[in-house]
Parts: sequence; structure tokens; C-alpha cells
Amino acid sequence: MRKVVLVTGANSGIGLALCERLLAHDGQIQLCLACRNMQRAEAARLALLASHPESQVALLQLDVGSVRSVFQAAKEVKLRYNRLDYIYLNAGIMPNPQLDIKAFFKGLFSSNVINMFATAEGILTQKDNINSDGMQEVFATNLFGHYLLVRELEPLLCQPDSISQVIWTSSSNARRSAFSLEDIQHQQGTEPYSSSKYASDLVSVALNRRHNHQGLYSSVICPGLVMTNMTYGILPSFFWSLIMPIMWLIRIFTNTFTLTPYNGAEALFWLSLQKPESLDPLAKYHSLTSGLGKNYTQPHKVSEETQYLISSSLTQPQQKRNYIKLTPGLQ
Ligand SMILES: NC(=O)C1=CN([C@@H]2O[C@H](COP(=O)(O)OP(=O)(O)OC[C@H]3O[C@@H](n4cnc5c(N)ncnc54)[C@H](OP(=O)(O)O)[C@@H]3O)[C@@H](O)[C@H]2O)C=CC1
Ligand SMILES: CC(C)=CCC[C@@H](C)[C@H]1CC[C@H]2C3=C(CC[C@]12C)[C@@]1(C)CCC(=O)[C@@H](C)[C@@H]1CC3
Repeated sequence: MRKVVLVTGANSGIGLALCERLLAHDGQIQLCLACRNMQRAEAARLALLASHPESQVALLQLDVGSVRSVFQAAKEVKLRYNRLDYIYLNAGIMPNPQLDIKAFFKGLFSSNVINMFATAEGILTQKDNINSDGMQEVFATNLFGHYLLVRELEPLLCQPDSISQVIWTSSSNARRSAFSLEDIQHQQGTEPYSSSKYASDLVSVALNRRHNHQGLYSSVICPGLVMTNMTYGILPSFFWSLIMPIMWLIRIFTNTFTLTPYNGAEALFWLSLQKPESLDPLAKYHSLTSGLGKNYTQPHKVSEETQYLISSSLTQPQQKRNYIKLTPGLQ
């Protein structure tokens, strides 16, 4: 049977590289590129068909940052397919990133330097926007739209006698200290990206608790530092050109500098080959590239603090928590 695979944010970067790798491995899959911009989506489809002319690549209009669009897209998916084997929740944004140069140089000469290059801890902030649904844009795009999509597609993902995988592109930038249950949209802080990725790690655990018995398994990955539209937005382009040789040099010492979208997609691709029952629901799977350019995937257990948060908060009755302050339009 032809597996059905849906990928959000499939028209560029890690998402597009993943599609290329999935088709190279199995040209029989039914691949659905879920993108907000249909011109960019069509360009991606043509690029994929150029290297895999026999493959089945469909397009789906989806803006994960819009509740209306998510409902429409989910409706369309339910009309088109009667099963969904893999759903890659990969679309993501990091608007108005600000690099703290002083903190960066301080970190460069500290014992924390490796961690700083792997996670950007303490050196990166963002300025979030409010979207047309009245929600924080980063939360809505990176987390909430994807969560809604999974909820809407439950009937396809939880088919009797079949297994499905939900795979989130999270980040090692996800940090407990950036996330608060009292402010899950991160209205108050300056690290909405980190907060949204941490929240996706938590939601993935919750999905496993809720749906494993129905054959739905959820996992999170970190692609490492990959040069894509998102990362190019952090520094001016001339600066990236200047430091690129240094980046390749750093890569010899740290396996988290995967740098190319192909390498970054390693853990996403690797997960598609695993028996989901054998995966650790409390692990984040990292794409890593050795100094000699060898790609591999490694699980990293979530911190004890996170495990505590999961067991203390996710087990409480949902209605006790006012997780999302819905806007009047959404209520
Ligand atoms: N690059 C890196 O170092 C890392 C990236 N990640 C994560 O990887 C994922 C992919 O990012 P990456 O490939 O790097 O960056 P890109 O900017 O290349 O890809 C992001 C993709 O998400 C899409 N997207 C953004 N907003 C929406 C939306 N509202 N609805 C639908 N699609 C949307 C973009 O579409 P469009 O072209 O229309 O903008 C694009 O296809 C993200 O979740 C990111 O957080 C995690 C860790 C490290
Ligand atoms: C290499 C040199 C000399 C300078 C680059 C400094 C920063 C721009 C760079 C260092 C660590 C990077 C990093 C990310 C972005 C670029 C850095 C801050 C991410 C935050 C990108 C998105 C993610 O999700 C993280 C996994 C990355 C973590 C490391």
C-alpha cells in the first residue's frame, strides 16, 4: 500500500530536503506538500518531480498560522485521503531575530561555548507579532496551528489496525526557562521561538499519552544548525558570507553544525524508518554531522525538570487550566 506523507513548510529548507530524501528512499509514497504560498509550493513540486519523475507529489494550501486555513486544509485532506501514515510538522518562523553581540563574545570565551553554538542560549531574542486571529504569531505558527491540524486529522491518524507518526521539527533552542504555563503564547517575554519549541516538546509527550493506544506516535527532533531562509534572516547576508568559512571550521569540533538542509533532515528521515513503538517518547532526536561529514541521529532525554513538568501538569484535568486565551472570534 502506498504510504501517505504530509509535510508542512515543504517548499524550502529542511522540509524540502526531507521530501527529496523520502522520495529517494521510496518513490511509491503519496507525498503532500502543505504550504502557504502556492507559487513556492509549485516550484518545490517541480524540483522534486525533476529528480523523481514517476513520483506522486500533491499540493495543499495551508497557512498554519491561520485557524481558518488549518480547518479548511484538514477538511481537504479528509476528502483526498483515507489514511495518513506520516505527518511532519515542520513549518516554522523566527521573526525579527536579534543577536546579542556582547553576550555572544562573552560566551565565546567561556566554558559554555559549545552549548552556546548548539543552542544559542542567552544570545538570541525575537520580536513577535500579533496575527489576524489575534494570537502571538510564533505560538500560532510553530505550535497551535500544527496542534489543531493533528486534532482535526485524528480520524485519519488513528485508523484501526494501522500505525501513524506525527513528527515535530523542534529545536535545541527550546528551553524550560523560556516557557510558562501562565503565558503559553509568550506575550510577555522575548524568546517566543524557544517557548514555542519547548511547548511542542510537551505537546508531543501529551499526544503520546493520549493516542499511543490508537496507534498514533509522536516524536520531536532537532535538525542542528542549518543554513536556511530562517537562519539567513539572523545576520546580514554579507556577514554570513564572511563567517561561512568559520562555520565550516567550527563544524569539525561540534556535531550540531549540520549546516545543509540534507544533513538537517537526517533525524526526520531516520524516524520514518523506525518502528514507532520502539521510540522513546521522552527523547528529542538530534540530527548530527561528524567532522568527517557523516550523518547520524542521536536521542537526548528531556531534562528532569521537564519530566517533572510533564508529570505534574499534563496529568491535571484540562479544564482546570486556562491554556489559551481565545480571541472573541475564536470562542
Ligand atoms: N535552520 C535551523 O538551523 C533550524 C530550524 N529548525 C526548524 O526547522 C523548521 C524548518 O525551518 P527551516 O527549513 O530552517 O527554514 P525555512 O524558512 O527554509 O523553512 C520554513 C518553512 O516553513 C514555512 N512556513 C512558515 N510559516 C508558515 C505558515 N504560516 N504556514 C505554512 N508554512 C509556513 C515556510 O514557507 P514560506 O516559504 O512560505 O515562508 C518554509 O517553507 C522550522 O520549524 C524551524 O524552526 C529547528 C532548528 C534549527
Ligand atoms: C559562527 C559564528 C562565528 C557566528 C554565528 C553566531 C550566531 C549567528 C549563531 C551561533 C549559534 C547559532 C544557532 C542558531 C542561529 C544562529 C546562531 C545563533 C539557532 C538558534 C537557529 C535555530 C535553531 O532552532 C537552533 C537549533 C540554532 C542554535 C544555534
